[in-house]
Amino acid sequence: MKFNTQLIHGGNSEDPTTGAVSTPIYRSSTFHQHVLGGEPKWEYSRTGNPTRASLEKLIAELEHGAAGFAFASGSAAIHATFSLFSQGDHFVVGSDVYGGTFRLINKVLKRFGLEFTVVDMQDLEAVENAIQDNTVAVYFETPTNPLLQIADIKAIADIAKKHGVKTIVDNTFATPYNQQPLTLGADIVVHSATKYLGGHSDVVAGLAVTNDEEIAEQLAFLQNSIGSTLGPDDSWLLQRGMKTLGARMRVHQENANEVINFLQNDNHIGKIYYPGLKDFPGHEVAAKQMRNFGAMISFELKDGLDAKKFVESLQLIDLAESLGGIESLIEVPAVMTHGSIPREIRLENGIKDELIRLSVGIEDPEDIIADLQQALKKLD
Ligand SMILES: Cc1ncc(COP(=O)(O)O)c(C=O)c1O
Ligand SMILES: N[C@@H](CCSC[C@H](N)C(=O)O)C(=O)O
Repeated sequence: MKFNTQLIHGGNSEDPTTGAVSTPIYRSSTFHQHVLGGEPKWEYSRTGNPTRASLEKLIAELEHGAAGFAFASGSAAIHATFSLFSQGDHFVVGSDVYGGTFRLINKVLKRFGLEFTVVDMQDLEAVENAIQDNTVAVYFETPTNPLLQIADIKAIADIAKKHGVKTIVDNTFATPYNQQPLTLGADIVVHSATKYLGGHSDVVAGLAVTNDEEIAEQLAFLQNSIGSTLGPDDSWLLQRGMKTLGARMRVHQENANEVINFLQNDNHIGKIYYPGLKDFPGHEVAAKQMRNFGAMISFELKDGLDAKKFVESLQLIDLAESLGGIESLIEVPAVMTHGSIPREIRLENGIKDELIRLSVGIEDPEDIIADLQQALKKLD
């Protein structure tokens, strides 16, 4: 089955009891057991729920994994994934990661004895040099949030394998439509499904997928033990959103191409961060490992122009945290999504105070561009 067909017919596409073509919402905390001490398929909804199972089967299929796991948020999926490891284990982690992941690592996981070395994942030599005797995994995003940096998944997974280390990729920005890390050698993929997968800014959810049966068994255990599972209503809503992922991504991409063209030709705009640009550092790797470059664009205004005035002047594009929804969203990472990273570290990693991040939606592109244009004019 090809990708778009899988989106629609994947998971449990037909309910076994009624034949319903849309997976029913099994809103039941527990399930009747016919035999005492038997091994019922369903026992308790934290352990397993048929609606959630359909979603989990679908994401496993889309990412070419053996098993998928749905969580109450992307952060919960990342937390459960790091919980596979133990005190004293060391990780090589990308320098540009979502601010909440930085916070989870520094304020939570370090307290439990996990150790981290932060590395620019674009530098393969630095990645290999950072691997120590106690390194257990390499963790990174590609494209990254918010600088859209590209890491070579296959090259990093090859280095990791050589050292007996696992590769974990946050595939939120690309989605399985544009990139499938497990097919490039990664062991685990995580998602903030709150973003493109859900696609409508109406659900907070996370997913983890692995192609390794042993990791799958451990993740199932951790999902049940930690208990940060996705409820049946949100599981249904997420799977409903995912059915149109391919259709949405095509429009997101067309619109992003038009917006990039506009930004490149507007004299208020300074540096643009977008892997689709031929002179962007990660362009060639992105072209090799991604179907297309996606619809996340970061940029700076020319020196002296007021980023705050610009984002507050927009009338159609929402000034809001999050991304990947049908509506265009804009934000200033230093103040919003990456505010939990101390300023000096943020600046060191290249996230300037004035950096603007735009998630291009699927509105008519003329309207998105007209809004950008009118807000930029206010800076004259
Ligand atoms: C790349 C990335 N990973 C993980 C997360 C965490 O996801 P969630 O907000 O669903 O917890 C986010 C955003 O929140 C993100 O942008
Ligand atoms: N205030 C939230 C930040 C949410 S950021 C959401 C998303 N990852 C994005 O990058 O837009 C927090 O403190 O967690």
